Amino acid sequence: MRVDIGNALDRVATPGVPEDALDRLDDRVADAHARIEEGRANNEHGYESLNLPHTVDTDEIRAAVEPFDDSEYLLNVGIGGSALGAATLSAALDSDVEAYYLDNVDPEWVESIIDDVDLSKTAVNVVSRSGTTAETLSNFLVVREAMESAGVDWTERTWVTTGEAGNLRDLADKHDLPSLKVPDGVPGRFSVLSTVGLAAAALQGHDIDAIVEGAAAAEADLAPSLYESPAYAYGAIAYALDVRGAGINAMMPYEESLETFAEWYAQLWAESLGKDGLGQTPVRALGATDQHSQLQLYRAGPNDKMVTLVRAADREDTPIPETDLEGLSYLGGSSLGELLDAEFEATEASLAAADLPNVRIEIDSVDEYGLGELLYSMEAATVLAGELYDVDTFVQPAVEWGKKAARGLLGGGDFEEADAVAEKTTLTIE
Ligand SMILES: O=P(O)(O)OC[C@H]1O[C@H](O)[C@H](O)[C@@H](O)[C@@H]1O
Repeated sequence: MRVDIGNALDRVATPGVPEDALDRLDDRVADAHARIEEGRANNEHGYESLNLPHTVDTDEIRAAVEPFDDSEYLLNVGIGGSALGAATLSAALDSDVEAYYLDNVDPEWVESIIDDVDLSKTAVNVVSRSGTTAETLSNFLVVREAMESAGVDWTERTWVTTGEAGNLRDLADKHDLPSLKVPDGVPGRFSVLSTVGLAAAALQGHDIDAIVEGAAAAEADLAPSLYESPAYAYGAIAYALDVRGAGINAMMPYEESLETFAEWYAQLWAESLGKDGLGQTPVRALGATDQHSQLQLYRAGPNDKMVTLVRAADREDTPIPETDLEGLSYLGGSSLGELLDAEFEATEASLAAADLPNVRIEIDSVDEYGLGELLYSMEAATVLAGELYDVDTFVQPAVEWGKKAARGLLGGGDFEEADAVAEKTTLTIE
């Protein structure tokens, strides 16, 4: 993986980072790297995620999904970190097994997905690290009932991915369901390279060893200097731009297959770094599509943003047929891939010409290896940024408040947070 931070320097962009400031920041990167290595060596909560290329057992994962290898569909019932990593891999890689991610409880949408699949040919992966998430458990109950109504033995078509204890672990024990364990020290948003992300990929026939190899290559690139480690270069430059005013980071892959990657990244970056009044807001965008919508704001709106452009160096291509339409003749003989690359470079240049910071991330190709490298690198970048911000990267206390309020409203206990709902200030205009 390559990261080009040239367009984030202050001689190109405002906000931008002076080279001497980057050198000073590099001393802090060395300290942060030492802290990260210590956390990894001691298997500390969260830091342990960066050890997954060595600790994940891909044979165990393949064995767990093997009983479901007749499946034509996968229903992954999980939310947040229990969905987005696996969904990123599913979206990026082709498979004959069609995967659906039930990561919301919008009733019409859930019902439409259940209607779309043949439940007798569907494998259900119920994923919840905590085993208590209301959305996931509710969706599972709905899926289970749909299977029963369709005369499908749900216990034959379901496996569970969860922690050591909790409602879901109890359910797995009670019905003797196959189960995979979420490693204790791995928070959901850092779990794509564990059982959580890789089981769905294995069921879909992807080479999960190659994903792990790509991650291991990125791990081998971690070094005590941002100039030697692409992952740290990204984490450090995003941090340095944020503290200079680029409080928004638009993640803009130029690969349709990486659109979900931007969603995964958004959770990783937002939940890990958004605390103590700090953090940079991730925004999801897609090239070239969003050049024709959001780019106007990125280039001509307030200069409070950085744009991260992601692409693969190699991809399968489609030629653009010759045309006798005069105004379009320049396109004939070219290809869609060449057009996409031209758009990528044009956008990069157009942002730089407007003094706006942007960073280029490039992988060789969107395949198992490239994805492993990209996902691991972004996790390492996030952990590094957490050290630089000096926040507790691996917790998400702010999310809990709303969960308690919702639970209180549903009669799931006495939570003072639920009272705030009744006390809402209204000023309704009809
Ligand atoms: O895997 P689970 O325990 O069900 O959690 C699913 C998700 O929900 C929570 O609200 C957290 O904020 C996320 O970090 C987590 O990934």
